[in-house]
Amino acid sequence: FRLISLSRRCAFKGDPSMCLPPGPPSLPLIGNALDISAKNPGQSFADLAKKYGDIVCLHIFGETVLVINSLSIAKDLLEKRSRIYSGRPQYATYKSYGADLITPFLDYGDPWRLHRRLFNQTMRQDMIESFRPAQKRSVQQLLSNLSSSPKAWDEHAYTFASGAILSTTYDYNVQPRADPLVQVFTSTLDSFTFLFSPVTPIILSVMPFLKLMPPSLPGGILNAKAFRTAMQEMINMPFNILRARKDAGKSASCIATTPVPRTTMTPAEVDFHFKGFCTSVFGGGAGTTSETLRIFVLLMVQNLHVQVRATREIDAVVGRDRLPDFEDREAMPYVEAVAREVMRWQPVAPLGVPHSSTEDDTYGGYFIPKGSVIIPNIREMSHDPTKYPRPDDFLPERFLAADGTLKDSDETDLSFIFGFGRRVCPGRHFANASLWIAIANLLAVFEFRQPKNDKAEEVPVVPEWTYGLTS
Ligand code: HEM
Repeated sequence: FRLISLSRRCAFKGDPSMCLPPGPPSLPLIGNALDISAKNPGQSFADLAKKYGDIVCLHIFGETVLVINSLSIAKDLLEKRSRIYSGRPQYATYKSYGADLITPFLDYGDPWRLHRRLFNQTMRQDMIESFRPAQKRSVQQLLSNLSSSPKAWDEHAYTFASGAILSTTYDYNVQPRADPLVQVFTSTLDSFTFLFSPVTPIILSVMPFLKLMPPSLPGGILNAKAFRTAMQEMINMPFNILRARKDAGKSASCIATTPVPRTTMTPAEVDFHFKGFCTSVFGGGAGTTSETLRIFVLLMVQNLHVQVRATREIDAVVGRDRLPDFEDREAMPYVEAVAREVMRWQPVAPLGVPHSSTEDDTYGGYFIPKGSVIIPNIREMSHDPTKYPRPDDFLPERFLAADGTLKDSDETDLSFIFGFGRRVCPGRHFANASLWIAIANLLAVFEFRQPKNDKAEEVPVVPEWTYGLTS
């Protein structure tokens, strides 16, 4: 019945003029599934945006999916009407893959409120200074790792991001290379971003047999039992390490020892969700931060002139006898502009995390049914040519005024990269600080160049993107 009623695009209660937003025609049962490329959904969404405009309505296996391509519409719905747009689509997949305790997947309700209170207690903007020692230690490790083995730069980026977060969350110091905890987290999170991309859970909920794919076969990444086991290890291993330290009489001061605020939930539920919260700090933060750093390296390799200008600014402010520190940030607008342009040029979560609507609504003459999945197309918003002329070019100076100071205007507000309304990323202040300190230090110490072939000629780097929850 739901499929039939949704296929009638103009059917809002008694008012036949109220239609769903525009979108491509859909096929019976599978709807628009074939309109989305599994390899590159971001490109499909961009093509649909060009054809259908700021809101595109799709039907994917019975779900109404609205892709929002305009920042102002995303703000109207997800921020101004956040009371009814702060849910998350609930797929059976989350429980069967053991991810029903992870903050981004929780629906709008008490467990999610507990997670957000814990985030507010531990990661508010005014607490961010307390994380600086861990972030600085991780940067020193990054610089030293890169000097000793530059070819493993992407592994070092991940170790940096994990190190800052594991130290803050579990008071755990990562080893420079092949850290056992980092390895467990890395292998699980690689599958995680694919399994929980905006589209995969919809496909898995209509084809649940895919969860049984034998792990050794192609598609084995979908095996739910294997993934659940990996999740359990990722959730419990840091707590076991903490407990062992406590048993040995060593104290720890970190997010995982934070007192839990009062709640009506049972102790078992609180324990379950507290572990989920801690895992979400790592899960939300490590991949996003390290992947943004990898995008930074790509852009530096392709834009040597940007490195030269940034280094000149760092030398002028910091000199050559010490490394950049957080206190130098305001005095280096160009480095700030580079960091912002990296995040704009390729937002690491290009489709955000889908929201869902909890009531029927109307917007701009369109009907938005309760339970719609709302995908904010952040990549499209960050490439809006009216705000960012020549959007595909890497131009840090777009964030600078004629006198070289940072512009402070609507155009330069990049907060949407971190999502919207009540579900906005709670790790954004932490991420922003980690990325800045890493970028400033990398620019101060290294020059990034294209690799050379046997004839010592530079070989142009051609990026290939992965597509999942992050890219
Ligand atoms: C460059 C770095 C990062 C980017 C671009 C980013 C982006 C995002 C986006 C787009 C969302 C979805 C917001 C929405 O639903 O509207 C999100 C959610 C989330 N992020 Fe981040 N994030 C980053 C770093 C971090 C860090 C460092 C942490 C943890 C320390 C973190 C933890 C989370 C969590 C827990 C959520 C789910 C919030 C909820 O559902 O209520 N993120 N992030």
